[in-house]
Amino acid sequence: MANTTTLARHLVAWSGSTQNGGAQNGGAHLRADIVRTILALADAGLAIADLVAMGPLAGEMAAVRGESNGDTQKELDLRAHDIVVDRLAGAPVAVVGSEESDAPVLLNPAGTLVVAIDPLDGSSNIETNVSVGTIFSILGVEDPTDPAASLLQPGHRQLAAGFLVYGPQTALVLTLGEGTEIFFLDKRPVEPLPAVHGGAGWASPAPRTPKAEFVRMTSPVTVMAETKEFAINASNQRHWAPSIRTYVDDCLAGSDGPRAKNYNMRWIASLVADAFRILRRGGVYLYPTDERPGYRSGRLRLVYEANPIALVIEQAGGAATDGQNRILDLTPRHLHERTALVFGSQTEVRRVAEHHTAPAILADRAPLFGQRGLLRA
Ligand SMILES: O=P(O)(O)OC[C@H]1O[C@](O)(COP(=O)(O)O)[C@@H](O)[C@@H]1O
Ligand SMILES: [Mg+2]
Ligand SMILES: [Mg+2]
Repeated sequence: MANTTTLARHLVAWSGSTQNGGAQNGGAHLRADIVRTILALADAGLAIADLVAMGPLAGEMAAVRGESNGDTQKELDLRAHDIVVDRLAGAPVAVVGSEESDAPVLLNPAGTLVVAIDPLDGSSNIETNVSVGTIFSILGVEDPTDPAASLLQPGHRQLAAGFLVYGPQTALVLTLGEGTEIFFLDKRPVEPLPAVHGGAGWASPAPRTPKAEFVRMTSPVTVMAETKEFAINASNQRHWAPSIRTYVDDCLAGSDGPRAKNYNMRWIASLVADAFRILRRGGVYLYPTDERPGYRSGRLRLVYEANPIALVIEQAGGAATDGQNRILDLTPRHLHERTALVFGSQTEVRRVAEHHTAPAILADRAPLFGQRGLLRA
């Protein structure tokens, strides 16, 4: 198949390439460090995928173990965090900023990179056999005397970003700033098993040790500009700002409403799975701010959720905002900062922003909504 290659081969080719279109991925040494870091993250992903695939056989992975930064921590969150830190300790990484650790984890003082990570995204789904994943962002160390500060660079300075999905297919979505690629985990035996046909029927040959490598089967991914599919947790409707309510109302009105087309809705409650679907067939994802205590700045984390997803989506031709502003232009104030997040097909992301900025749309639907409707607290 055209364009088929392994992750390792793809990365080696990229690191040796002279035409390097990715803005900040300058020197050969830095690119080699990025390659080693991505391979370490892929290795961590293999171990986490195995744990996820075992379900309850791996132990009580959904058991609540504590709380970190306002979110519940489950056993699998902590195990995934430990696996990631363990694998990155062997990579040129100075600091890891993880959802599961209040403070950045210091690794290699001479490391040229920092990694921001959500080790296990979609924790609420662990016991339900729904896809979960790992989201990562790779940035350069700006000041070696304070590498943790480099985690707070705006998202457009990411050198690479991506996420793993542990689902029916285990997949790695990756951008090096030159488009977005999807790699699937290949665990087929190294050599094809010969079919042995005996007189009494099919005889099974002895199993071979499976390989485990990520393989790209497709060309770079493109997010369709137009879509008829939106994703939002509708149970929060009464807490939304008017701009979000009117946007969703318009979608729900279908061909009878101002959008003049029927929409479908999907909500997996697993950012990685929703993002993967949008990469494959378009759509728009919304997690706005809302009026609930703890959600006035949104739910998702800017540094290790919104930024890497935004880079992946933009590099695939889509858009990502906090409802109004480009995610990648926001400067994080702290590691665990939350943000509203709207991403996916260009037309819909733009439309959400119009609902926020065009009072005429609101006035048209419900005069009482007036000028409210801020997406970002
Ligand atoms: O349960 P809610 O409010 O719908 O939120 C779902 C969202 O929260 C998240 O689970 C947050 O990620 P974590 O599981 O890493 O905390 C997203 O994956 C998902 O999109
Ligand atoms: Mg998450
Ligand atoms: Mg998480």
